[in-house]
Amino acid sequence: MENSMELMRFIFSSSRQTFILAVLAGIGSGLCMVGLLALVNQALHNIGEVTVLSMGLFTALLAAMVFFRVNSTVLLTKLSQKSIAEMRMRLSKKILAAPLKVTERQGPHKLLATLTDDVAALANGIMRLPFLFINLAVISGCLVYMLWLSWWLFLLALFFIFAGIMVYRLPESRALGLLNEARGFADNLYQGFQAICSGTKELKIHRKRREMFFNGPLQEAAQGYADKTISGTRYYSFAGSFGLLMFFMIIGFLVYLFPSWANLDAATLTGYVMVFLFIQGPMEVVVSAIPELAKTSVGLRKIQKLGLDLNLEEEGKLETPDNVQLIESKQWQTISLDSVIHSYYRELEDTHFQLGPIDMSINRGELIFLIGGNGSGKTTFAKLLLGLYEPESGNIKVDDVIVESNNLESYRQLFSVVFVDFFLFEQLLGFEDAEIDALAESYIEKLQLNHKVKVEDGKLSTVQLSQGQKKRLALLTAYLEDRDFYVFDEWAADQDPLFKRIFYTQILPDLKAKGKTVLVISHDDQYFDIADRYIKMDSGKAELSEHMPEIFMDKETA
Ligand SMILES: Nc1ncnc2c1ncn2[C@@H]1O[C@H](COP(=O)(O)OP(=O)(O)OP(=O)(O)O)[C@@H](O)[C@H]1O
Repeated sequence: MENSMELMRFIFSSSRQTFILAVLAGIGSGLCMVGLLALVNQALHNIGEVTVLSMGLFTALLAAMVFFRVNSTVLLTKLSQKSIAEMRMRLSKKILAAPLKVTERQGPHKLLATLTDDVAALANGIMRLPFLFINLAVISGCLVYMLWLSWWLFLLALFFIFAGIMVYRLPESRALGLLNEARGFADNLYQGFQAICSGTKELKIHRKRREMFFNGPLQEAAQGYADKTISGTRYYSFAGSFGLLMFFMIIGFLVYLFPSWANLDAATLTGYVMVFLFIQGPMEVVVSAIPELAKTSVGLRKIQKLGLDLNLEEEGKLETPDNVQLIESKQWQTISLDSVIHSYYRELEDTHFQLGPIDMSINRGELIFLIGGNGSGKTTFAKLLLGLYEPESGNIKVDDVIVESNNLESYRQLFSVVFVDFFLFEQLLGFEDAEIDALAESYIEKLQLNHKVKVEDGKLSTVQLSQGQKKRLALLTAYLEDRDFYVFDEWAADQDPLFKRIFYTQILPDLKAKGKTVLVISHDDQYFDIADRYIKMDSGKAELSEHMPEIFMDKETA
């Protein structure tokens, strides 16, 4: 019950008026249906005495029932679809608004499982609600009719129905637990799917690896999901069938035993039998909706566990206009880090990596190389500098302004970055310039891709390119952004020697000549001499120097 309450609160918040109207229409249709039942029962007992009035009433109720039913369904479907669409948008925004550290810790497979499985479960539950309401209205109407026929029989029937519901609830909690366990397998399943998509080549080339992959965690997750869902549904179906059994038991009592015990008139008896036969359909809809609603609540809880509470309006926090003012000025001279620390901790592996404490200042217009061994903390440093990770302690300052949550968004707008694991959007997003096509084409020529890629209406003609070519397109986006500060994370690693040379001897000096500040993470020591300064990273400790680190000088002179 509390599951459906949560769900209803969610829909209710989307549009109160429509919701009330739709529920009223549902109740209207239920009442009409019961009126029709009463008329039929009356007609059955007065065969040959049918009046024009009762026929007119029958037709009017029929028309009203269709009218209410159609309107209730349409209104509730509109409402539920609107809340599903809103929820999808809201969740996507929440994921982007959450701290990078949080989303990285969850991993893409968990986010994907939520965006697909949990959202689908929620959507399914929401879509069932209209029918649930209409059928609940029919059941309520039937109860009213039974009360009108005979109050003591009604109390008896009510007792049986409540007893049925209580018995039904016993296996329900077990079933919900099983569905929860099933959902637990979905994360592993999506991890497997992700491996299939990203590791297609590696799996195709090695039969044994592929077999072990399929027979291992993927099979386990797929089977586990199926087994738990089957067991959970079995409990529900057992409970549901028990409910049906109760109905037929009541009908059996009414038909075989009651007439001899109690002095029941025929109209009341047939009225009850008709209602009990009729009510089964709506009851089944309501009962079968319960496991779906349970899955919905499992989904809701999963979404909330990810820290993505759907009722919080946090996603707007980063977009308030006040924030965009603070560090907008292009007049900054220095970005400094004061005792900045960031650490990773992986509970499962019990490993710990700490970057910092870092104290350093980067001046506007400098070309700085960030160098160091694999895993020394270069990318982590870049994410901190870019404001993608918030420092655990210490702070980042732009001149005298401390970067905090209320100006973080505007701070990030100072930077353009190409990461090692960059993502290339086909559409050149975020540009309002009408001349963007021509500008992009000119840069494409500079990047020697004009024979491969065209730009039309701000869209790249293709992104099906080699890794090195794709990286050049990522650089194109950075060029177009025309920000103050450029960060390149091993950008040249996939470039041919000729273009690598162009990058270090033309592109980087060009950016510097334009007054841009550039941080280059690089292992290409033959070009280190073009830098103004160097940050050497070693096991999370950073050292800023005007001189090339000795290890590379030795190599050059050797
Ligand atoms: N998302 C993460 N969660 C936990 N630990 C991480 C995460 N990203 C990096 N690390 C750890 O932090 C350390 C620094 O990683 P980082 O990516 O900053 O190194 P890097 O100097 O850029 O290395 P490379 O030259 O190989 O790119 C590594 O030991 C790594 O295992």
